[in-house]
Amino acid sequence: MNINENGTGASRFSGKGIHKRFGALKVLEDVDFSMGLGEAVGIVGPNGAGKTTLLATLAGAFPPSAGSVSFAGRDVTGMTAAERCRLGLVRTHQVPKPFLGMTTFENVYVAASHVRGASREDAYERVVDSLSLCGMLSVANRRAETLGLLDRKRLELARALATGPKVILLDEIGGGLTDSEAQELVATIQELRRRGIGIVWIEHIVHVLLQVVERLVCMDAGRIIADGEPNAVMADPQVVKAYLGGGPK
Ligand SMILES: Nc1ncnc2c1ncn2[C@@H]1O[C@H](COP(=O)(O)OP(=O)(O)OP(=O)(O)O)[C@@H](O)[C@H]1O
Repeated sequence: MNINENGTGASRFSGKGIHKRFGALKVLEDVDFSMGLGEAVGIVGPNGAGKTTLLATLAGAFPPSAGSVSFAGRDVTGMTAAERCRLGLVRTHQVPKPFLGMTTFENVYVAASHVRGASREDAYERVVDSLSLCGMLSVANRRAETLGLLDRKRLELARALATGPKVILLDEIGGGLTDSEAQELVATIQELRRRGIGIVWIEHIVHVLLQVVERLVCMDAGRIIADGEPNAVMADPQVVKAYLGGGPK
């Protein structure tokens, strides 16, 4: 199912007919996903539904068993995650993966230097902008291993931002945070949106997610079971049954 076909291929990010198997385990079955590059889309669904696997497949962490991925008018199915990143498609991880032994600044600088053709000055400016936007200038010289969970999550975001993305894929970036910490991240992600960066965000904290996204996709058992306006998706009887654990009243 693909309900969002507006716009040309050059301004869209799509996965078509995506299947993913791990050995005998079928994790994704014929998933179609499509969004405009500046759109903000949330992904929800029960544990094990295949959300992270979809994100990882779209980002190029591993190839799909079948299907194709296109980004900004190019077929990227055969490209690595690093190649996709250079085109403007970048992912953050559910469990932050900073380079330990390096400072916050150095971690973000590595990401900024990844941009093809970027001079040292460009990279430096990008790091400062990313750290500033993510509220991390005051911890720029701290080693990554000394950061608390909120700062590690911010660092994931700052590293992604420093690559100059068109679309950022966020995997449960709010997980484990207090409500007020999650609100700080929401403010940052809203600023990314104002800059025209597209967002795909997997998140279990739905009220946080709904402050940012204009469209919601619900997955269950490797398939998309609902896709559309967030409140309509949350009220969909299939979503209520699969995700919220209730039956229709
Ligand atoms: N590399 C892998 N090898 C084998 N099985 C995997 C692998 N990655 C994921 N799976 C399995 O695929 C299924 C879907 O996992 P996935 O992490 O994509 O779900 P999810 O919807 O993101 O769940 P959660 O909300 O708990 O993070 C699970 O049964 C998981 O055990």
